[in-house]
Amino acid sequence: MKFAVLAFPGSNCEMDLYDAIADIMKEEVELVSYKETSLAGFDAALIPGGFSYGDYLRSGAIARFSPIIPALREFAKSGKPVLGICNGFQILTEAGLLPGSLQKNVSAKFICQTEPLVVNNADSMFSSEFKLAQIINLPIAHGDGNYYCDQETLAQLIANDQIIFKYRQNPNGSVADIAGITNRAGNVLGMMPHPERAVEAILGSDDGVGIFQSIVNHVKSRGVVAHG
Ligand SMILES: NC(=O)CC[C@H](N)C(=O)O
Repeated sequence: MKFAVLAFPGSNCEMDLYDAIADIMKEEVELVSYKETSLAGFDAALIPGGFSYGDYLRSGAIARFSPIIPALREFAKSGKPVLGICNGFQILTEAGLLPGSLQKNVSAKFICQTEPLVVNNADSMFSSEFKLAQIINLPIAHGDGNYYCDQETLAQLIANDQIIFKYRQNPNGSVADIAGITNRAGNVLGMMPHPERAVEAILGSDDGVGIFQSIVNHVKSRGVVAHG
């Protein structure tokens, strides 16, 4: 299968993601510039962390106007997996592909540390490698990681089992301890923690592999594998 890793001006985690897919997952992967207008030939799209457009206006608010975004919308609509990590999550909310928004951490400080997460839904195409309520350890590194949505949206997220990961000790003030959510269809996941920084024991955790492996299993089980 073939992954796309999108890169925007100011992305800084695209090579970590690329290496995680190429070196650890041993799957095909290609960097795709924000200037491109097609995602044809890809089975899954990954949006990396960083500071797209310097986080000006709001994190992700300018990146959403990039040429690649209409193609990403079509890709998401087709049901293929889309994973936005950190700034990628922020871009997905700004683009309206996920509900809610990411606000300043309640501490108003940038937080960079490993956090224990609770797997809140182990049936998604991003978390099927885990067990329900399993604790996994992933690093966070953000200033704007405080997930907010209104009560009605939160009720829908809960009712539709769209909350995939929760913080065990909420580090940033996120509503309902939310660390990662999907869209209603379940094929777009946004998460603030960085699985690509936790893919080998020497990094302190390899729990991130489970997320990428879940995507690979999902795509391969459907027999939808792009080539070339
Ligand atoms: N690691 C990142 O992607 C940083 C995310 C974001 N720009 C923030 O500081 O909130």
